[in-house]
Amino acid sequence: MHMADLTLPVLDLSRLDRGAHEADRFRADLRAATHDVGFFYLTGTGVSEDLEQRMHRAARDFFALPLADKLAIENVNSPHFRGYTRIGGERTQGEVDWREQIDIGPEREPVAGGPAFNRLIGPNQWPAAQPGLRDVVAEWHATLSAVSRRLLRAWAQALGETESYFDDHFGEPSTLIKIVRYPGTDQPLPQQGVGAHKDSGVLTLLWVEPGKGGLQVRRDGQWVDAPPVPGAFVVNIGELLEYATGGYLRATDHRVVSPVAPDDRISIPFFFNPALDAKLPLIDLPAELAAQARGVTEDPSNPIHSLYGENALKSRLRAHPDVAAIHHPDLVAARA
Ligand SMILES: O=C(O)CCC(=O)C(=O)O
Ligand SMILES: [Fe+2]
Repeated sequence: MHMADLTLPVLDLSRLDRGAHEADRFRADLRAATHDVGFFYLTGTGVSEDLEQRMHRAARDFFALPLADKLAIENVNSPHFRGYTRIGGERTQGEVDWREQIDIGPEREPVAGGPAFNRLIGPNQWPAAQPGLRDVVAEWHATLSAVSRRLLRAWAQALGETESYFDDHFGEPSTLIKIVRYPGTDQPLPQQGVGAHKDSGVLTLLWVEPGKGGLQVRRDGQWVDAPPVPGAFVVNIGELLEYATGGYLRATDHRVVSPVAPDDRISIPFFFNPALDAKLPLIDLPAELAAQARGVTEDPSNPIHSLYGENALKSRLRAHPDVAAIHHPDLVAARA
């Protein structure tokens, strides 16, 4: 594919290493891309092809396990929404998503009491049948966390804050790695791989299996295709960054249309978000940027909370009603 045909901007992170002038221009482009579209391709991340291939292989190996091995770590075992979600086990906008996935967060001891969002804290479930998964995920986590921090420092400066703004307010990040497989379908109409949504946090770095389309991004009311670009991550911002910038930066709706059988598609979204109890203060934008802030998108069915834990809990309860019903009936009742 020709880069000029792409509907999203392409940004090269390695421009940050090419002197002060080039770094400034990168930051201005980053700001513009996330003000206008909210989605872009990121190249020059330094993530090695070798690591990408090992992560890709691990994802394929996981989904190729016998169903019983995957169900041994099903997310309904976990009050913390960790582990394997079977095909059709997840919802977006109340509709079933046609995908299977494993959700992996920070490895912690459960926390008793405190705010309800503390229930998201706890251990992961790892497949006994695939002992190598944990190490490659740890490497992926460390590498993508470093890329995320570089990007956030660039945004902070581009928004008139000190470079360490997000580092200072994030606390220990709540990361989430999803390893996802979208099975092909034979339906004549496009099927919902994952329904239209905005990500609930700050920043998402998405790795997509080479050659696999299906991701679509809403631009000016139209769905446009965002096919994978070799060596690039698809990056988007979430509701919390829109919120913290008074709508100057945009969280954008996106969805995945199912592949046509017998094809399928693997993707690995990495969500980089603040600690659950972190509250991102509103960024005091320079006047010329503040004048272009649109205000935060108001959706009564989807309130945005400035406390990240509230936002994360909202999206987990909504996406996994079965886990919610088994482990958190009190929260479900309180929200009904
Ligand atoms: O699989 C993809 O390409 C996107 C997935 C996504 O948007 C999500 O899980 O939030
Ligand atoms: Fe998403």
